[in-house]
Amino acid sequence: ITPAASTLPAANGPRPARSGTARPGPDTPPNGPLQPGRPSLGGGGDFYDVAFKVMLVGDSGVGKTCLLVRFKDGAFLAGTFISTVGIDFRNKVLDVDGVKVKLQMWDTAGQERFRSVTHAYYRDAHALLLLYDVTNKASFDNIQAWLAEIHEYAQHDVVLMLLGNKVDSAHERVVKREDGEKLAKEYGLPFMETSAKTGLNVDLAFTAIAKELKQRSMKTPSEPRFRLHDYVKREGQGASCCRP
Ligand SMILES: Nc1nc2c(ncn2[C@@H]2O[C@H](COP(=O)(O)OP(=O)(O)OP(=O)(O)O)[C@@H](O)[C@H]2O)c(=O)[nH]1
Ligand SMILES: [Mg+2]
Repeated sequence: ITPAASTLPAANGPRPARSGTARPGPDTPPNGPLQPGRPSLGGGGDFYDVAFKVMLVGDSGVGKTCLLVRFKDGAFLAGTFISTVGIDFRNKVLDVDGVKVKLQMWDTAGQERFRSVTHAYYRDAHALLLLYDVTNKASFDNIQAWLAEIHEYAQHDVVLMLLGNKVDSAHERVVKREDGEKLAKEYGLPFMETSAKTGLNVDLAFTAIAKELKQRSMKTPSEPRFRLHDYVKREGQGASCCRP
């Protein structure tokens, strides 16, 4: 596991690897010029062609940190809930159709008292995963407030996906899949249900984001346009079956 950065990067922690290029302005593509990959200097295992910043947001306790750890390390953090302080980060390099895509994943604190810290990071995010917990109605009801916040602080063309997490907890479920689908449709968002515990749709969520960002940035006319909505609809697994 990457040493947990429970420091506040706002103060002294690492910032995403921006290569001295300006922030997206009126005449740069929104969401930024491509960040060049790191030269292959051996070791480190951190080579990539393009890098993007993905931020996880949503109420405290919905499972943002667990989703990230599941994706990064393939493990589930069971046991005591350790609420994130400020903001935390993890990197992972994915191979997307032969292109090394580095995702810099920023894990925000859901707690209200850290809101001003996380606000500062929205602007740099290329993609946002907005989570609620299917066993917690309040976290679902708060999605609209999160969307308002995203609207206020994030780039207007940020890639956004809604995730209903903890679908392994079938008995405690209080938010129906259809409710999530309806909300997502209302706001035009791609949507999936996930479980950080079983891993359901976790890799898919991040891969879909990586594919979308890679496609947006590389503009290879020969490739058919990647459609995020269709992709997650087609590839997403249902939570209904099998696992206890
Ligand atoms: N059953 C189940 N429990 C989960 C799942 N994901 C997270 N949890 C549990 O939910 C609690 C909160 O998870 P975290 O990932 O720490 O929540 P968070 O969204 O990061 O919370 P903050 O850091 O406070 O914003 C922990 O006790 C986890 O074990 C899941 O998919 N299924
Ligand atoms: Mg957390």
